[in-house]
Amino acid sequence: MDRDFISTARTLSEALPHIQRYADAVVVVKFGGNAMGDDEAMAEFARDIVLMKHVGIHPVVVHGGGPMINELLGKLGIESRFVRGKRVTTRETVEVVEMVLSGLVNKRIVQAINDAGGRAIGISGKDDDMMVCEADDPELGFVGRPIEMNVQIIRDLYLAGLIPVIAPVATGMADNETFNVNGDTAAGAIAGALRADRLLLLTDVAGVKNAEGEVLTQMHPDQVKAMIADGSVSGGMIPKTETALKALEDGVRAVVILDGRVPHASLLELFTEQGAGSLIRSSEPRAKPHGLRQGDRGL
Ligand SMILES: Nc1ncnc2c1ncn2[C@@H]1O[C@H](COP(=O)(O)OP(=O)(O)O)[C@@H](O)[C@H]1O
Ligand SMILES: CC(=O)N[C@@H](CCC(=O)OP(=O)(O)O)C(=O)O
Repeated sequence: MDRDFISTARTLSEALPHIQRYADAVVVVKFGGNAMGDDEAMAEFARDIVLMKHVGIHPVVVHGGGPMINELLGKLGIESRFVRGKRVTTRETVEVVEMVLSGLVNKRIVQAINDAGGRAIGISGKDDDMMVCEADDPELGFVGRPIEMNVQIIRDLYLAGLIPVIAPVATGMADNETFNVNGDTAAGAIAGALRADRLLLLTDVAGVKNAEGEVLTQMHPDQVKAMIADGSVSGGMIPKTETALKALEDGVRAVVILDGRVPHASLLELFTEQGAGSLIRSSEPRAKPHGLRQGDRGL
């Protein structure tokens, strides 16, 4: 028999204990605009999500789309500025943000998942008042900080066999208010409210790096806090690691920061012994099912 087929069969067999540990697990995947890539990369991401669903995981996709917002704002001649990684959002900007995120980007992901044989449904934080925000900081305008989460709609969707795909746009306490929410912040708030088993933050670096530039594969929250304090975590990695710390406090079992540009990054993390990226967790994993060895990432 062709050796390649034997190795494919072995790979599938080796995935069994990992598939077993994630039975019924809730995995929130943040898919950032920079990780999205071309149509082929989008199709691969969609296949990974559909595969997760088929082996009994409940994947929940929360997406960004910063570069796509920049593109349309540019065409419209509207300038935007970022303060501490967040877009200063005027009333005019927030309309464009909602058009791009809830329209173009959300439907592109929904369509890719459906093309891969899944049943995706696209919503934003506005649907069923899922995510209610207040202004994060007066300097940022219509940028929202989640203050109330109503995630039953997400559970209803995944229990009905659907894959929720969520745009980080939210409603406020006042009528007719729209907030632009940073994609990482939204994913963390959703994962926290769901007490998710995993929050995967797909980005454009291999993981959290130390001062020597090495990716740290397993981290305790105290280590992350120390790295933020001593400046070895900086720029866009600050909101990402802060989101991770908050999500863990809210009851997410573990957060993984990994490179979304690597083909099948999520599958590598979930279904192989070595995993991918930086896994941040405060407690020891739960009892390991048969077949997992010491040192595995556990659940
Ligand atoms: N310690 C660190 N480890 C890894 N990346 C870091 C670190 N400190 C700063 N960064 C920067 O953070 C960036 C990731 O944040 P960002 O660009 O906002 O991601 P995304 O667009 O996917 O949300 C990396 O590309 C890197 O330049
Ligand atoms: C408040 C804020 O900054 N919102 C982001 C929302 C999109 C996002 O987060 O996109 P990425 O994940 O691709 O960066 C923005 O306007 O760009």
